[in-house]
Amino acid sequence: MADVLVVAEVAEGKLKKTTHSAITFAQKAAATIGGAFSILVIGDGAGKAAAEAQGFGAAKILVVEDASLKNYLAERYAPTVAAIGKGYAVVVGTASAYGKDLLPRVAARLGAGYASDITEVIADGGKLKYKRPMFAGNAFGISSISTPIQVVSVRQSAFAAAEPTGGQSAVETVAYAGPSKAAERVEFVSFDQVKSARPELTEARVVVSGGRALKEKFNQVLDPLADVLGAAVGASRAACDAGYAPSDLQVGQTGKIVAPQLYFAIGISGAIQHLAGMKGSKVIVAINKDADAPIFQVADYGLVADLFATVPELVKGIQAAKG
Ligand SMILES: Cc1cc2nc3c(=O)[nH]c(=O)nc-3n(C[C@H](O)[C@H](O)[C@H](O)COP(=O)(O)OP(=O)(O)OC[C@H]3O[C@@H](n4cnc5c(N)ncnc54)[C@H](O)[C@@H]3O)c2cc1C
Repeated sequence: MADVLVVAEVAEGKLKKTTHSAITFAQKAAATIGGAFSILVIGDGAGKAAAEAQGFGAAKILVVEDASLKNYLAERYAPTVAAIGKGYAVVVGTASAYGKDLLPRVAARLGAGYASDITEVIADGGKLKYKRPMFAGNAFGISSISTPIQVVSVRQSAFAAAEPTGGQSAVETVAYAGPSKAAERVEFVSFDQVKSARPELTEARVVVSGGRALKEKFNQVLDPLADVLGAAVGASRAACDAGYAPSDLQVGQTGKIVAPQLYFAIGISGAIQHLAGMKGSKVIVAINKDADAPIFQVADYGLVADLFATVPELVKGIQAAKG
């Protein structure tokens, strides 16, 4: 048993981009332990998404579709993922909201050790070691797992998205294993998805984030900059807690982890919990009126200025440069 199982994330009959990072992990892990990797596509639209999954060089694509999997509930998914995972050395998913909800339950069912939110997989003489950020990213730990099956979640921003190789993996349909006992106590009520014309925060190349300083003018100031840059909008926790921005925009230790090419921190002090979510950004631009704000310690470009005057000027400048 030296194979790796990727638990894919499916939305509207498509593989979510999060899955591509888990595939990158699986390619390296399988090569290290001398096995192959397969992809499990489970849930509503799994059959459709399986066709897309065929192109990544997996040994096989396992498809589970059932009427009771229409709306995601971990209690309904975990038994099937665990039953299939039994035949693998490593079960991997991405540390998205889905992975964080599902994978610990899978690990518990398998009696498997679990390495969560890893940022690197290290090949060590045919064995796997995992690098994980700890203490809000201020330290890194290296762990290895000693149970026969290992469960791992990967940080999406730390693993480049796998590119399709053009292969045609075999597709196998697997029966739904039924819900867990706990599913009797859980009922699906509704799924209220926030629809936005902007790029998804965790996948955007440019992110414009604002802090508490923006107050009620959060959107009035940031939206024009995000529009002109085609950027996603993010926020600090203080801005979300104060109601200036919705909580699904929160970047940081208890929010989303982002690593765009370009990150704007506007009126954000740079608390370690915020840095934990954006420190991996390629280029960081900070605008803050306090020259001693900690954000300037991680910024590549810093502007000590009043954001209410600076951001509109920046927008005008970009518009003029674009013609
Ligand atoms: C367990 C835990 C988890 C947490 N998780 C997160 C998390 O996931 N994400 C997160 O962001 N925080 C998180 N926090 C909160 C974090 O510690 C900070 O409180 C928060 O990040 C501060 O947000 P802020 O920078 O917007 O606000 P502030 O700290 O109030 O900073 C506002 C900044 O705006 C500047 N400013 C004010 N007016 C202007 C102006 N006109 N022009 C320019 N600059 C101006 C100020 O100089 C200041 O630096 C967490 C805290 C805890 C304890």
